[in-house]
Amino acid sequence: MTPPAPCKQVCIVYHSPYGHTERVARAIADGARQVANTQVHVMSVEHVDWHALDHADVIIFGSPTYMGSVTSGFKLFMDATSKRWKNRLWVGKLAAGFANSGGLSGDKLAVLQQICLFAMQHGMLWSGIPLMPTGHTENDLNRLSGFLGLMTQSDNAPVEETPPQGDIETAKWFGKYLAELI
Ligand SMILES: Cc1cc2nc3c(=O)[nH]c(=O)nc-3n(C[C@H](O)[C@H](O)[C@H](O)COP(=O)(O)O)c2cc1C
Repeated sequence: MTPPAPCKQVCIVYHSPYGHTERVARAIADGARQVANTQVHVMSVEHVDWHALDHADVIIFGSPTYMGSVTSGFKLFMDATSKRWKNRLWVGKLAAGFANSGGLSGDKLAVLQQICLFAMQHGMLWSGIPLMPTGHTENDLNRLSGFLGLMTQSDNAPVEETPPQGDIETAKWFGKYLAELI
């Protein structure tokens, strides 16, 4: 009898001072959990599960956009991975990114580019989001037309209200897609 296939490990690591990026992270996790034989670990950069990251098949990195960049909290996490970079621990793992901002553009692309470059430094394999926009309303999938990674936008309002449903559904789609890819 062949032994059961090992569980696929999905890690999502994010920074979220006000909770909107965390809501996106949890929607990505919900999507990934739809795929059979998948274990999902969701963690803030303030409570990193390094063991889970080191054993992940895919790591999905997310940050709010601050001054057209990742937050200082997310950058601290990036810098804290330098020993893993030196020891080439994450080479060959799948990587993907998501960025939230207040503005419709908000310069999220710069955040995704930073995260992608960070993943390349680690020798990871980058996946974008190959989902065609269904339109540009708040209920549409990929309404912000990001392809390097997942783009979401939140207003200055409670987490239950924003980002809008289309962004949350896009996040679920992305999580499921990545879990199926590994
Ligand atoms: C210091 C600071 C800088 C920000 N810079 C930008 C920015 O450059 N572009 C933008 O669209 N939103 C900007 N915002 C809005 C944040 O991106 C937005 O509030 C954040 O994504 C919400 O995520 P969170 O609830 O997970 O913290 C900024 C907010 C703060 C506090």
